Amino acid sequence: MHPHTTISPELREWILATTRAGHGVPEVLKLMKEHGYDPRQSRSIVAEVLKLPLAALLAGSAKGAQPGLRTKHPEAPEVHVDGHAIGVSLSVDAPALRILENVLGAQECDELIALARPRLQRALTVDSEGRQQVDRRRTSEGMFFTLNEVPLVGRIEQRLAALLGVPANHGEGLQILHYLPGQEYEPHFDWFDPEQPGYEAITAVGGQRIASVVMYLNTPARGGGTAFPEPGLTITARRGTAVYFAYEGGDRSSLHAGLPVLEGEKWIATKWLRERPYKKPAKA
Ligand SMILES: O=C(O)CCC(=O)C(=O)O
Ligand SMILES: [Fe+2]
Repeated sequence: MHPHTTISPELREWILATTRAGHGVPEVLKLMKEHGYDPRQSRSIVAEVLKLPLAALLAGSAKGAQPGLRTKHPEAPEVHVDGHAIGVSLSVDAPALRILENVLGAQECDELIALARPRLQRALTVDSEGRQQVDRRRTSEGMFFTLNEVPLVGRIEQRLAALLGVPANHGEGLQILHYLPGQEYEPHFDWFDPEQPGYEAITAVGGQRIASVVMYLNTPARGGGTAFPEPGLTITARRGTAVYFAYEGGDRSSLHAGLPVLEGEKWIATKWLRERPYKKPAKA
């Protein structure tokens, strides 16, 4: 049990507004310290307001690491970037999540599918040692584009950078996944676990992941939504729509799953963002 702290409405609103504006938890804690708050008390307050486990805040403050960038959450009702009016049709605080409408045009979705189709392979995940591995939790097929590999990919990367206020070079290469009936992606976190032995290696370049954007390239006939069990939310996969969610390492509210496709197929493009510029390590 930790002691109950009373948090003033002004402080609560300031913490929410500061993180919405793209400042990370380490920065919020630093500002609070400068204003005379006791660091331990600040951590409990921030954890409570953002509904994060205390452990998530401790992970971020370890080893005097330089605070990295954080994404700015797109604000309702809509954001204009790159000639697109991107609608924000749902906002959730824990996890920090937005449903984004019209992120991609129909033709862009079709082009991404056509470019990816001949390059599909059984999808891989990063294991605890930082190696790419076939993962039985993810039964789909996938491929990665390199950063700015073709003009269409570069344009989408620039659009997301403008939308989220984080430069495109913080992104991992765009990943395309293809699911057939029965295929799914079981519940998981996108952040890397600081407790795992491979954490240092995985985050040596680019640091921790800070946010994910899952863009739906088609509308599966049935099933294939993205579920967030903590808020009890299922996003419908619809062509051109995306779900954006942001997290700190250790944020358990960001648990999510690609639900099984029941009929038809499902295509998505996923962009993971890092707190620092990311370059794919050279192959050994
Ligand atoms: O397929 C989905 O809906 C979710 C995909 C996902 O979680 C990911 O690519 O990290
Ligand atoms: Fe994921």
